[in-house]
Amino acid sequence: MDHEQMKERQKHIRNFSIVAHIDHGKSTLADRILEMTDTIPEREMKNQVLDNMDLERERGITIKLNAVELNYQADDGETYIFHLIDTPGHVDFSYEVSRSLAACEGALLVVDATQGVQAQTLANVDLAIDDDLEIIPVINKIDLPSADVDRVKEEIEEMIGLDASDAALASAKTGLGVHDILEKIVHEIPAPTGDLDAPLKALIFDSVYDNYRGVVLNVRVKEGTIKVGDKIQMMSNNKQYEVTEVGVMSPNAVQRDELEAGDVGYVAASIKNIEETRVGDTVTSAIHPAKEPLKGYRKINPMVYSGMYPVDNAKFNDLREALEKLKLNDAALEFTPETSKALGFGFRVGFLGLLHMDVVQERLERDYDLELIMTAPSVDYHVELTDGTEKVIQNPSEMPDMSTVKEIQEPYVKAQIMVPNDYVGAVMELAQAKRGEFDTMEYLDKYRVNIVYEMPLSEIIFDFFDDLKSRTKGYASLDYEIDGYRTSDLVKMDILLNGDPVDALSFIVHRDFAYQRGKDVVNQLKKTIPRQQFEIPIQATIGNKIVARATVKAYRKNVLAKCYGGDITRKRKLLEKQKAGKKRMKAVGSVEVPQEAFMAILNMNSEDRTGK
Ligand SMILES: Nc1nc2c(ncn2[C@@H]2O[C@H](COP(=O)(O)OP(=O)(O)OP(=O)(O)O)[C@@H](O)[C@H]2O)c(=O)[nH]1
Repeated sequence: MDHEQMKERQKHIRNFSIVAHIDHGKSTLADRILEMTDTIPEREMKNQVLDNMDLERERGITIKLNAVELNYQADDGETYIFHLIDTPGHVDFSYEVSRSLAACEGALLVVDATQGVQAQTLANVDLAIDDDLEIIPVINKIDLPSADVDRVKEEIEEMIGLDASDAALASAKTGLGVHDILEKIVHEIPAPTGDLDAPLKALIFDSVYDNYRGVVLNVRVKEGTIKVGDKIQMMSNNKQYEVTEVGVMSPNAVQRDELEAGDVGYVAASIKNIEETRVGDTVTSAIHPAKEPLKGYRKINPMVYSGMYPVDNAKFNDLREALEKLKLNDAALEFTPETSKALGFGFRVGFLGLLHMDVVQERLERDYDLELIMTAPSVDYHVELTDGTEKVIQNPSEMPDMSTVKEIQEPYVKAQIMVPNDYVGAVMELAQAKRGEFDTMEYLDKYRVNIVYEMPLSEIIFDFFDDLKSRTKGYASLDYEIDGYRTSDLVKMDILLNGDPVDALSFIVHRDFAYQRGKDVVNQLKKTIPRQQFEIPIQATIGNKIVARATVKAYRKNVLAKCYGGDITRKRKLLEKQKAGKKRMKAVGSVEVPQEAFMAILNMNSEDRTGK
């Protein structure tokens, strides 16, 4: 392609993302767009192509970002090249949203016509506004009888400050209004403007590991061009490689000769060492390097930590390798080796939230065939000792002896809860039970309020969101951001099995809730630890003081005795069940402890914990 053709092509590129609150129809709209641009023939259309991890499809949530190139023949007769970059909608993943947005010039803001603007609509659109993207409001699900377009327009104008008079009205489900959206993308989102002749600058916004090609980078080329054979260099560490392949996803990988300023695509360069590439880094030419890197991303810090141990200790290195590979396209994942007296060698792994933790665990088990024991999640605590030293504690068992502790600070969040008027009481009651301090309340319109609470992060990460949903019949939406550390009256609770403290079961709790929580955990452990040949006392202690106790009685009968010897299928089933259960057992001293026991603190129902 000559220079003029390249310039002409650049004018026809449109890079955009779709941002939305979870379930407002982002993936469905993406599917419809792929279908209507013939990127995927209808008969091959599997629902939600962009959600290409099985896990995502099963859970119906978008986690990873994906970029797809499609061609759109517009009403003006010209063909446009669209790069659609998917973004996740769940509160745990807003960081990934900002990564996708950095590769775009515009965004579709999808709002469900029956639900209106929700907490993550605001959070995500704010990111898009910060990045100066052109935003096209789309009011979706207008096919539903309860759609209230006028109200949603009003909310978009009042709560977001965008002109919604000309918003696209659509049903991603039926395809109604989608053509209008495609035309708006052409006319309202600006073409990229990067200089084609400047030294290469490409932003890495994602990467995956491929056994044959090594690390495959997903990039947005901002300036210059990149083609097979080029010598490239990472700007953060000056590591150099030779490009072996470039291409785009459409939606499967399609090789190209070249990617140029404005393009979104992938680059492979036989990069074997995973640690040498970093999402947010700038790729440049090794021959004519750019002077300055692109603005990267702000560093994201994990908020929740959990111990991760292979059931089979020999798999420690496999776990390390798997975590390294996952980290490639999951910049928020952090891990450091740790040892537990009870569980052996493993890692302390940092996550954005519980959903993130779940997803990582499932991917490790499914894609890497690892069996893991995870310990209960915890936040990080800032501890000041009486001698003036300061420590950050991510693992409750490492909390120093209380007699040496001057004060403990825990992370707090500002939680924004949007809810219909009728549920204000229910929300306040719940927030208060979780140590929330009321901050403000504001009426959004006739129907809904926005309530802001300051709360300890440790109370939010457990099951606040689920509790909130169930108390508000699913109507509440939640967003939160870290709001510093505060001193709290916290204590460390240890759990003893058969008289021995089990480090992996220790947790930190507010003093006022300690007795109740100790009792609940002990009862939960009693339910989850199976009977064994001997009696197992379970105790919860603070310092030397026992605050709760229970006992798992010894076996009375052999399980097989129940089978009357005759029914062979039943017997086999029982044995299989036992075997499956065993897989996730870990011998802690002389006691066999199942995976659920380590999560006991999460599995108690909320009534236990709110003290009702
Ligand atoms: N009636 C109707 N239902 C829709 C429409 N668009 C999406 N849905 C349904 O709404 C639900 C959520 O849609 P998704 O596309 O999965 O939502 P999402 O925003 O991608 O959600 P995440 O990927 O989890 O962030 C699905 O059950 C869709 O079938 C629409 O226009 N009309």
